[in-house]
Amino acid sequence: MDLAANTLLSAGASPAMLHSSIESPDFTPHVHALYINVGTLSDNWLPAMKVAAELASRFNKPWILDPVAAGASGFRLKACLELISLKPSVIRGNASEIIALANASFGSSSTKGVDSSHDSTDAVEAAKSLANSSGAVVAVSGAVDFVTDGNRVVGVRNGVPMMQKITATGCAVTALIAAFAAVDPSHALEATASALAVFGVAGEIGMEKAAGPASLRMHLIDSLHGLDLTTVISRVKIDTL
Ligand SMILES: Nc1ncnc2c1ncn2[C@@H]1O[C@H](COP(=O)(O)OP(=O)(O)O)[C@@H](O)[C@H]1O
Ligand SMILES: Cc1ncsc1CCOP(=O)(O)O
Ligand SMILES: [Mg+2]
Repeated sequence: MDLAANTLLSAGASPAMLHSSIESPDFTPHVHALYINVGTLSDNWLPAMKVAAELASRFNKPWILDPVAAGASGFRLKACLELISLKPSVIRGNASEIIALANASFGSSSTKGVDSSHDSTDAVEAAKSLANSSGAVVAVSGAVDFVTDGNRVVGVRNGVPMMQKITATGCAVTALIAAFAAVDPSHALEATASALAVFGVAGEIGMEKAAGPASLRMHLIDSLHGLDLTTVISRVKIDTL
């Protein structure tokens, strides 16, 4: 939650983190996008997530899902599939998460928890399948980030490997996707690819000053805050595949 909120503030967005289904009806109608992250899922948080997702849909707000560790337990997989039935605009996960969702299976020997045990290229077909079955834009992060609506596939080649060594960089980039989707909800695929590229560029520039994961975390946020249009345009690597 810390890294996600600071990423959003650095990018010019205005995050608010909440868990209560009691306040969701007051809050959700006023947001520009809703982000649901199941990272530290508990049984009493899930109903509030569903209430918020239903409210977002009712008020035509884009809502974005990060299915953290979807394949690690039956509880998480079922929760994610139930949330996906509430029609997110975008789902962003790592390769293992997207494969687990597309196959609706958990506990395979290649799933170890919140970190991926697959390369993103292994999950492109799973992402297309999940996009087609859910109606969401699906992004798989990794060395190359892939984004698909089930038909088009876009590859984003920004970022540095050290980003995997900071917990919640995936959670943070999904938050940034929500902010970009808020700006133009009718172009969710473009918003998702742009957010992944911009976050990757911030990681690349941050890495020029970082000595390891802890300082990269700091420099990534600083770089995101300092990005200008010229730098972004000269550095983003987005290709249609
Ligand atoms: N090998 C890599 N090279 C460049 N960027 C990477 C690499 N691995 C992950 N990233 C970037 O790190 C961020 C988090 O992705 P990832 O580690 O796949 O998510 P998660 O934390 O959910 O497992 C994304 O912005 C992604 O592009
Ligand atoms: C370590 C951990 N445990 C539950 S959520 C979480 C963070 C996961 O973040 P990310 O998916 O961005 O690595
Ligand atoms: Mg993750």
